[in-house]
Amino acid sequence: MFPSINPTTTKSWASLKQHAEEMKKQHMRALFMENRERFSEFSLQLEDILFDYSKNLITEDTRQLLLDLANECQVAPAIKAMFGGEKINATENRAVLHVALRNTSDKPVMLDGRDVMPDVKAVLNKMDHICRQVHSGEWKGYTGKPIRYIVNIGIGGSDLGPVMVTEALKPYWKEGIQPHFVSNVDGTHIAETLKLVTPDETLFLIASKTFTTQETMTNAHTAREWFLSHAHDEKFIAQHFVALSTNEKAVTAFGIDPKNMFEFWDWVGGRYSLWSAIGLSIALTIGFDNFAELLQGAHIVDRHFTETPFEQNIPVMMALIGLWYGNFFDTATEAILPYDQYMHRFPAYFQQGNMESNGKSADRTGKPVSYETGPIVWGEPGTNGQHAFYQLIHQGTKIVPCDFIAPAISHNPIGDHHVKLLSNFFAQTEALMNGKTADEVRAELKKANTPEAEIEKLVPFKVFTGNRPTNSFLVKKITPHSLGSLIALYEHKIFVQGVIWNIYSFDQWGVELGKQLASKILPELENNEPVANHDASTNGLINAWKQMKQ
Ligand SMILES: O=P(O)(O)OC[C@H]1O[C@](O)(CO)[C@@H](O)[C@@H]1O
Repeated sequence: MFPSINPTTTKSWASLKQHAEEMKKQHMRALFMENRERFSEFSLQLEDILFDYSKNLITEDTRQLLLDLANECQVAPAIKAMFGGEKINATENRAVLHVALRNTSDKPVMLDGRDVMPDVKAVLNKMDHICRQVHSGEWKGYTGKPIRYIVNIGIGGSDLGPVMVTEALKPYWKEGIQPHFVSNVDGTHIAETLKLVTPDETLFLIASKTFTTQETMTNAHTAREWFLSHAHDEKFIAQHFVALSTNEKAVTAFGIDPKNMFEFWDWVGGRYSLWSAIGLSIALTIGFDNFAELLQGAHIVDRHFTETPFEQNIPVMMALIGLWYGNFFDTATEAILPYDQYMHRFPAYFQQGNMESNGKSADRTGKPVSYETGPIVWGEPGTNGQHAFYQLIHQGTKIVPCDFIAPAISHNPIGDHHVKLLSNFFAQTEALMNGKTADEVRAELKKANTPEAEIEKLVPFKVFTGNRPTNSFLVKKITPHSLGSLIALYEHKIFVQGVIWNIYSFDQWGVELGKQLASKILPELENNEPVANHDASTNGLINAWKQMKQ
């Protein structure tokens, strides 16, 4: 196991702290003017993905110090430990091997002295087989019709990945297949979904690593009852329900034949599981060959991550840039802004990826950390975000480091839509970096014949300080392959940051307390007796609800 190191005790941390004070006096505008080679010096390319991080408040010295930090915090041994199947998820005593799920090489991946690849390949073959059966019409519903609707019932990592990827890859959808996703325990979600499907043409995928999650099991039981109210015979369940899980006992107890279970393993974290059987809704929607391309794209990044020196390693540089602002500039949030409508769930996906992984305040020795850890991650697709929250990003008091992502080629080359979209993509990062000085504002107002007396009044409101950091990802086209790569880049960024922050990125104990209390409160809601055993606010709310619902 790689050692536990408090990053603030390293030499590089102290130097970075000092260096940050110097850098706060700098402006990126000047850095670009001083160094004509800045773009080529601070950008990296991997296959069809160009990563430009030159519009950050960094110099060569910053990069060097950040790389020193990665080395002092033992990032290289940590990467080795993850890929080597060590139990780096120590609070759950589990290995972290989602990288094995997309290991398209012929190299073994060892866990406890055993190669996991034969099991991984067996499940992939089973997924391939069901995809071919469904797409050819060989898999039939109980009235003999082929499957038209896929309904994935899952939540968190058993939902967000499949939703994000199927949406991002809509141009690759198989003709005649319509996916739906039900996650929320709010009855509205399943009710509205069931209105869109027919029982004899629907395949329900019950996606749950544990097969105990309240939301998923409640929705799964409702789907089962709805199905049986039409099919009237339990023997038809086998044609319409499959399970994606690690828990065979619970799957069998639910009434799903284990032969209809697509297995994965406890070494696959929920929010890293779209590469596993949890990806079956993706494979059924875009076809297994495209799913295999998604895996391949991710595998290329795994190789890049493990084989490339840190200064040319995209996920390592993404991690270091993020940490630079979070730890040395006190920024609290990061925005992910895809200029691609199909990628509209990408920010939400990595909101879970980041916040469930690195939203931690105990270090790996159990002590409270004395420094900031994971950022708040949010975002919306451009250009919608521009008309909603970019005002604050440009002129607010908070610095929000942003990732801009855009495809060079659109799947929908209609008229001049794409050049208009891209003109915004390029303009925003330029504006955020350069800003607009008071003199530029004055000159602009003068040119627009603004009366002299008005000009000085308006100047303070029209000034943009600029110097606001962005990364740009320009991707040739959003394909299964390039999307697989992009996702893996962000996954490894989270990993590197977790190592430097010396926290456990692969558990999620923070979601437990709310679950525990909800199960205590649930029986209290099943009668009309007033409650008095909580704090005054919770008692008051529950009792008010009991009155209101009558
Ligand atoms: O797949 P499961 O076991 O139903 O869990 C769903 C989600 O619940 C969590 O455990 C907590 O939100 C996530 O990590 C996970 O993705």
